[in-house]
Amino acid sequence: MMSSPHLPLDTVDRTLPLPSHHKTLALRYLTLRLIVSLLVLTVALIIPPAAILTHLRQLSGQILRYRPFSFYSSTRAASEMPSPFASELQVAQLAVQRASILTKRVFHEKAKGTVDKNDKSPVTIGDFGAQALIIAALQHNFPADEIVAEEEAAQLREDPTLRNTIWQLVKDTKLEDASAEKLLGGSIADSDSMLELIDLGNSKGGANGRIWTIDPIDGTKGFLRGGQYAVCLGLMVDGHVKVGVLGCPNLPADDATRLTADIGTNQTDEGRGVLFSAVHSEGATSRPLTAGALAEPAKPISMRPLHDLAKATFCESVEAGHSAHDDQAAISQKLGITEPSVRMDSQAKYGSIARGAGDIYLRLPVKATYEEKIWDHAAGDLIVREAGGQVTDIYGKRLDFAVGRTLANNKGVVAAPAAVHRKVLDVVQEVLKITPSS
Ligand SMILES: Nc1ncnc2c1ncn2[C@@H]1O[C@H](COP(=O)(O)O)[C@@H](OP(=O)(O)O)[C@H]1O
Repeated sequence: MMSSPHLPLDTVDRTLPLPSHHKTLALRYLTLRLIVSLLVLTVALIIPPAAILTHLRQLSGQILRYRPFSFYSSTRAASEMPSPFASELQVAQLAVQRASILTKRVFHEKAKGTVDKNDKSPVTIGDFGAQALIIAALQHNFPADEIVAEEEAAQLREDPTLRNTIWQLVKDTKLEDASAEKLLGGSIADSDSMLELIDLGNSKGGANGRIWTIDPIDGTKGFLRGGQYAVCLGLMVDGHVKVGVLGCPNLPADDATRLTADIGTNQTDEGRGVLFSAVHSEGATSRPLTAGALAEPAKPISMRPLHDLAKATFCESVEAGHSAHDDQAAISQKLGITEPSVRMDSQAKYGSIARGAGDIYLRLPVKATYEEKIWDHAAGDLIVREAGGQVTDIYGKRLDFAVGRTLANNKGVVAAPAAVHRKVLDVVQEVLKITPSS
């Protein structure tokens, strides 16, 4: 009987002898299968199945995370799934890095040695310049996203001299790494485009969609005196902060440096500059804010475990008009803290407690009507929470970034390691005479 390709398999006569070259092929095939089976058995005996799975996950993660940039360095362990915000984090870090370079130039060229501390023009130049550079990077990479930023360009449209001064700085400020600069979209086309970019920061904020929030120079007084200030950028998705980046050019680069009063007043840049970052559910990191964009690897940071509240270092604003120093001193005393508070400007306070250089940050309201701005807190709130801290207002409510440009639903800020936050909050409420119903 002839076998036919159209016949069902079980109708083929298997008793027919095979041609000799078919026999050789069959033999080779069986030998190969035997070798493969032996190999699989050996591998299975030596390496436990879980390890094989982990290896496969690592391999797929590495392939998915591959970026053709030499400076790219993720802080997530290779065994984890790829971050859903990897490119947002990378762009945010580079944008803050580039804007920080501009602010440092402004300080050295326009502010250092300023005799009249009431002359706010260096702040204005730095604020507008840094905002333009950050928005240019966001607009290039995420053109559909909204932006809530502190500044608007109306003042520059009326002042051509100021506008030109800022434009000269903006067009000349670049990252050293050409591929990183390219990722951010390179230079802004002209000064008109710069003004348009600045005005893109006019979103009303809210609970829907992707909204970036920018404070180009937080801590303007600190910036002017060569002390602490921060370049701040956060991404909110549906009202929740997902990515936070803080460039702190005047903080010591070394995470282990304990806080002392406003470290770094008018010193050189040597050994200073930190870039703090956090992604929701992925932890917080720091790396030196060096000129080589993201050249240094990011290190995970965490708050210091506090076994004895009396040994805590607590920090607060330098400005008595921004937080109630007297109430904060009373709370510190009730907690048994003997060391004086560390006063520093800007969200550098959030970064400092997140890396364990300090422990508690209190910002108790001075004016009942003041509403904190979301750009003054978004990045810092996430960085502290991702480093093992808790951040609430004086009523114990999480900061609510979903209600517009201000934290209209909150009053004040209480940030502390999660394990002791409740105890700190109890004392805050005792001193402020807040009852659970108030
Ligand atoms: N009455 C007030 N209470 C709380 N914060 C205030 C305030 N008046 C201004 N601020 C904010 O405090 C920020 C500085 O915070 P800090 O005191 O921690 O350094 C300022 O940001 P800018 O410096 O960007 O203007 C400003 O937005």
